[in-house]
Amino acid sequence: MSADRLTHAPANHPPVMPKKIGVLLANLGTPDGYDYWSMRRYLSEFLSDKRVVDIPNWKWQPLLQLIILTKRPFTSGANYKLIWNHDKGESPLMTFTKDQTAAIAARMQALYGADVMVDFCMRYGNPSTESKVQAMVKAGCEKILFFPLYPHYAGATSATANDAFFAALAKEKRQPAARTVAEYFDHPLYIDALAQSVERAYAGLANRPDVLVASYHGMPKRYLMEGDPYHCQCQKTTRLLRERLGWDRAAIDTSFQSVFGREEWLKPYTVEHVAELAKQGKKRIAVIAPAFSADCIETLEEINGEIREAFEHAGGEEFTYIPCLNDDAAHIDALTAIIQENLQGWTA
Ligand SMILES: C=CC1=C(C)c2cc3[nH]c(cc4nc(cc5[nH]c(cc1n2)c(C)c5CCC(=O)O)C(CCC(=O)O)=C4C)c(C)c3C=C
Ligand SMILES: [Fe+2]
Ligand SMILES: [Fe+2]
Repeated sequence: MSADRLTHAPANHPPVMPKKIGVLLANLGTPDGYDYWSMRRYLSEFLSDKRVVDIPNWKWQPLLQLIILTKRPFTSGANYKLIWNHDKGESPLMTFTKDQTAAIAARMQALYGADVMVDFCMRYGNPSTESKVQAMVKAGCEKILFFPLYPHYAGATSATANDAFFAALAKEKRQPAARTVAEYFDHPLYIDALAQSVERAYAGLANRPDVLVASYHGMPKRYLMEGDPYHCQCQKTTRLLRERLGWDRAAIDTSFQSVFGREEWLKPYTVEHVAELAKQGKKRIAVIAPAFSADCIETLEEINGEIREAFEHAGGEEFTYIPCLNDDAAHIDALTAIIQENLQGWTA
């Protein structure tokens, strides 16, 4: 019998666990390895999600399975290899998500003791959302707060994470009460954590950058026209960050990265924008990536690799990448406050 199991139930009764609240953090997901098959499995699951690529299956699947997934696992795998956490045998997104989970679990333990358990899951790959919902229910969670770790709402991120959560709940005989945490891009503590990370990075530089580029993950422009608020929330994040820093408009701007496919995506494209800045004589720039709660392939390889190279190639001289908030204390403060706000009425 499990040590946590309550002992007053009769011997022939199914296990009765002490009542708990689960806080389930969720991020995008990442491949289990950078070899061809791990990459292919991950990319296939990710790019088959209709919230991410909304092309009808009859048109998209042949292209995806027969063309894209014969090449991209090699190129993306080589990029993952460059940034892989070889000590731990996992991708940086996995390491940072584990660190965030441990830091938030410690805060929750201090606030609520054993009544609240904290864990994380991924939308694609492992650990799956379903496996973690199952584990929480088994551990006695009668309420689950599901927290997609994306500051901005996007159908391709927050909504699909929630879809997976609801699908997992649909399989539970004893379904817990459930809440999801909304986007938090305008939460003062999140903006403050971003601002502190900029101030810290700038304090360590001999020369002040000419511009700070806030580079957000992109999406097809069509998604914006169809009503996805992501673009507007990104623009507002840049404004709130600028206001908190007390800077004028010229000191910070917004661009979008990671274009995929032939369709037009949100513009300006970061890779072109930084080259343009260099050509305009802005020789020193810093880049921050506010849409990512943790460093990942898109920041460590794309921004700090490809985008840096594009800037330098166009004549730029000093490129500073400001890391994601990861498990910074100010970030954990912000996430903890958001969780507490969303637990209201559930906790004493
Ligand atoms: C194909 C369309 C894609 C859309 C739309 C999209 C939106 C989107 N993604 C993130 C956050 C992350 N994306 C990451 C990787 C990644 N994204 C796409 C494609 C789309 N993303 C691909 C194909 C990949 C895989 C990497 C590659 O092959 O280039 C990651 C990193 C995962 C990691 O393991 O490090 C994150 C995080 C947001 C916020 C977003 C929407 C607005
Ligand atoms: Fe992405
Ligand atoms: Fe990318």
